[in-house]
Amino acid sequence: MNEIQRYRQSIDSIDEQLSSLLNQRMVITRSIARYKTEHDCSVLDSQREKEILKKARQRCTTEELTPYHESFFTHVLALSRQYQQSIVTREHTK
Ligand SMILES: O=C(O)C(=O)C[C@]1(C(=O)O)C=C[C@@H](O)C=C1
Repeated sequence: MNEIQRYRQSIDSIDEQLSSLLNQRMVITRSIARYKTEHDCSVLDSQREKEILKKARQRCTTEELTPYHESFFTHVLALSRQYQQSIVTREHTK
């Protein structure tokens, strides 16, 4: 195996972990969406999202990676909201 193949093997392994973690996160997101439907809460919680992004920035040890880290979690939150909205809409049309 040459150098780039080894790097790509590492990336494949990390992507596998990211997929598994995303699955786990979305399962929890689904539970929160159901809770929010039952309690008539809005999907967006800006305060909570600010906290999540602050924690993400603090966890980032390499300063040059901070904007990427922040962008990654901004995208995760947008997908989470999108998924929650689809669940809330589905629950309301039942
Ligand atoms: O904590 C919540 O209230 C959630 O709905 C979860 C979550 C998230 O994915 O972390 C999603 C949407 C909200 O705007 C804030 C956070």
